[in-house]
Amino acid sequence: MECELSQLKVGFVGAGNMAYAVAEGLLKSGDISADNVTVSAPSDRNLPRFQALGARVSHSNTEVACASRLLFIAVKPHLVPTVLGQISPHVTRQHVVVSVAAGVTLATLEELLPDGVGVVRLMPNLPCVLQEGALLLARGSGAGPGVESLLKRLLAPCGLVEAGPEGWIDAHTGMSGSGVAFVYLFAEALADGGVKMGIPAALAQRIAAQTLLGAGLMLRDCGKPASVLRAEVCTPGGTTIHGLHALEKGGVRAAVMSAVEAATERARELGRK
Ligand SMILES: NC(=O)c1ccc[n+]([C@@H]2O[C@H](COP(=O)([O-])OP(=O)(O)OC[C@H]3O[C@@H](n4cnc5c(N)ncnc54)[C@H](OP(=O)(O)O)[C@@H]3O)[C@@H](O)[C@H]2O)c1
Ligand code: PRO
Repeated sequence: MECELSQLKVGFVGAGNMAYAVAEGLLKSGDISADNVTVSAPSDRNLPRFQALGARVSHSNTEVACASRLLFIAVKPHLVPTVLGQISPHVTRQHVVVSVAAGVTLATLEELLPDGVGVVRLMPNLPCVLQEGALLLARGSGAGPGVESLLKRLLAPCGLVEAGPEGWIDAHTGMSGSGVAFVYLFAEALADGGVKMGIPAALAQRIAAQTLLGAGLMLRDCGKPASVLRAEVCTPGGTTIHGLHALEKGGVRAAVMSAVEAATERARELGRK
């Protein structure tokens, strides 16, 4: 990956939500030029929005592999072997291949690509589309610390970008990739609670969204752990502790932990397929 960043050719195989979120972030970094980005997908369904970013589009995965040095694989996990089979003859040690596919291991990626190619697993989440994602990456033996620094720099506009050992990636998938949906379920339930208590549904949904946003921003920006913030909301003998008691009786804490565990296990299972 030895070239001026403004010259770096970036490819995306797969043009769905994750590819778009990552591509938009890369371009916001200001380091990558849109006309150096190429994207492939079998249909035209998702391609116009990449063209609107200034990227080139194609129906050929091999064309994207040949045209790029930093290559993102953003197809569903079961399609990874197929697309790597197609592009592998065109991938060289000058490429870095970054997969966002849930569960697909570094060992599998390395096995399906030529020897010595640098591979990285990257697990983003949906809020990357609003530059508020939580991304974790793990690199294979062919990708050095320079690749990690480069990706952290290029992906910074997508949100929080951290690196760790591969063993954390499936857990991050469960906790944060899938965790976003757990939070949406909580938001639905919070709004339903408001409706049950007489607030109109549309207003209850707006209040639930703002409640989650405010709580999330405080968690991120106030430097206090969740347990401390929670205690600050609880007036002794007041409303909140009564509500929390109902949640604890309902087993919410254990249910959330089990949800992360189940999603993590599913990521591991996808990786074994
Ligand atoms: N969604 C999330 O929250 C999330 C979070 C973290 C990681 N991920 C991972 O990100 C990956 C992509 O997920 P997504 O949500 O972005 O999926 P998606 O929106 O369904 O997009 C999948 C893309 O793959 C394309 N595709 C299908 N077959 C292909 C082929 N043979 N060659 C090239 N492209 C092909 C599709 O083409 P068309 O446009 O023609 O349909 C589509 O553009 C998955 O592996 C998932 O595990 C997702
Ligand atoms: N969405 C993908 C899935 O549900 C991966 C994490 C978020 O498999």
